[in-house]
Amino acid sequence: MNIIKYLTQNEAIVMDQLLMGKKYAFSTDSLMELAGLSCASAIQDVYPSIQKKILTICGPGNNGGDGLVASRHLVQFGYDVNVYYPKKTDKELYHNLVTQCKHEGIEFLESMPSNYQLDNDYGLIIDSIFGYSFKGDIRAPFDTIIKDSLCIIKTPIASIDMPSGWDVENGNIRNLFTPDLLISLAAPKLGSKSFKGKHYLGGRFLPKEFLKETNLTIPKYNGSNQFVDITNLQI
Ligand SMILES: NC(=O)C1=CN([C@@H]2O[C@H](COP(=O)(O)OP(=O)(O)OC[C@H]3O[C@@H](n4cnc5c(N)ncnc54)[C@H](O)[C@@H]3O)[C@@H](O)[C@H]2O)[C@@H](O)CC1
Ligand SMILES: [K+]
Repeated sequence: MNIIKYLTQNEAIVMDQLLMGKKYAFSTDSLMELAGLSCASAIQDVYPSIQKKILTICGPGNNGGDGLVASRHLVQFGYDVNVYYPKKTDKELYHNLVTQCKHEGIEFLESMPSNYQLDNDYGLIIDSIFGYSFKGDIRAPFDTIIKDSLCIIKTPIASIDMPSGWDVENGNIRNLFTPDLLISLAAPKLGSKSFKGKHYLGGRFLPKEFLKETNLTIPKYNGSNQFVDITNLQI
């Protein structure tokens, strides 16, 4: 039985709006905190010891915010994390996340490291560039980051919610990189159906009534885990 429901782009957007509306009353900050914590926990589960640094590449939206939160938690878990955040969003939430990261000692890079540096100085790249709202051709500066770096390097990549640049519903139609690990949030998106690598689900925050109302089925999380491995659950 396929117990996983894959979301269209519109379903993902509508579900988020419902969660943050009057009825379910979540805030972006609280969902992002849980999403980011689940990503850090999943990464810790898959890569329990990384000798080199981690680089988180953040995009301008909430996917980038998840990356900032995950970075902060990963430092708490003992990892050494750098962040590259080329298009910073001028909103209080993002200013606060950057401040929080800086107080963890996270270094914010001024420019994208070379591919040589990515392969030699970093043990993992976290791709938090685009999530479910990505559409159209990839615009600068993320086009070169994705095509000239992420598609070339050998260092493993962990993507948050969607591999950046993949079509949210049709997958890797641009023939871009395939991450080593994908952490889908709340529920996987249709475009991840063709992904064959390690696939975790995070974002353990959907209320029971919400699942009933939306007819959404998600796998069972064990104990207090913030993630569930869904690699072998997909059809
Ligand atoms: N309920 C959930 O599932 C939650 C989702 N969250 C995260 O929020 C994400 C969605 O966030 P957003 O709606 O802010 O959107 P995204 O973070 O997916 O991306 C939107 C940003 O990317 C830009 N963009 C879109 N297409 C582009 C292109 N072709 N070239 C260049 N830039 C482009 C947009 O202008 C916008 O600034 C999810 O994927 C997930 O990571 C969490 O933060 C909270 C809870
Ligand atoms: K991503």
